[in-house]
Amino acid sequence: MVYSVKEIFLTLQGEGHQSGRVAVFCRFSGCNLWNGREQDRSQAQCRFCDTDFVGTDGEGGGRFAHENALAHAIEACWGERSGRRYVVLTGGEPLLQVDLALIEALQEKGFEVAVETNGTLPVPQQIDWICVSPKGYTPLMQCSGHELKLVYPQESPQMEEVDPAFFLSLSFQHFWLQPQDGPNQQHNIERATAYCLNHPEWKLSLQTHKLIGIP
Ligand SMILES: C[S@@+](CC[C@H](N)C(=O)[O-])C[C@H]1O[C@@H](n2cnc3c(N)ncnc32)[C@H](O)[C@@H]1O
Ligand SMILES: Nc1nc2[nH]cc(C(=O)O)c2c(=O)[nH]1
Ligand code: SF4
Ligand SMILES: [Mg+2]
Repeated sequence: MVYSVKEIFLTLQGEGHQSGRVAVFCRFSGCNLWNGREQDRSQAQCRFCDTDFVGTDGEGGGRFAHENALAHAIEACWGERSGRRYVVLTGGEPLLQVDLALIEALQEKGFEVAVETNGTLPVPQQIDWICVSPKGYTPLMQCSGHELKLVYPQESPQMEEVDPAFFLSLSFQHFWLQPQDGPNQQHNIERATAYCLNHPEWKLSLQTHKLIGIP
């Protein structure tokens, strides 16, 4: 399997339950809900993406011909740090490319393996930490996991506002609302805060890496 990776970088997880934890982020190229071209954003299934996942030209990115080559690059990025190694597989949509061979190669190197996914593809059960972030009412293939992180407020492609309550019957340990970043950021923070104040099942996830100016 050849893996196309936009970038590999070390940072602190900025979102959700593992927020504040040092991690290697491996951002895979490509997504099944948007092709990444600005001119096609308004017609895509997911229209608010804050990420460039096109190509392989980012820091540490490239095409990796074997799972061991990619695992080696991720290990090199972790460096000499002690403690439990942690890698977040993201994108783009990582599950277009992540396979059992890669997960096992990373776990053999002592990594706990997390995934950030839009939930439209099944997550291999060997993954250690599953974060699903639904996009509108796009049908979910992955209906369980450790955390569900809903960008809020959010319009479905049919232009109706997505109701967080729709997801509460799914089998997740944590339910997060993450204010949608973009031109209405302040308003969206207020909306998400108000929703959490009135619906105690939900917790607020701020994108803390953006607050402190790290990747
Ligand atoms: C760029 S996505 C990549 C992983 C996967 N494709 C997904 O959507 O979950 C990583 C995380 O950023 C969130 N995200 C994307 N655009 C955002 C925005 N404008 N504001 C807040 N969160 C955003 C996604 O919902 C997801 O939780
Ligand atoms: N620091 C940091 N934390 C993150 N958590 C999820 C991210 C993502 O883009 O998947 C992300 C990211 O891009 N940076
Ligand atoms: S599904 Fe994830 S990577 Fe794809 S466009 Fe939406 S937020 Fe971006
Ligand atoms: Mg991000």
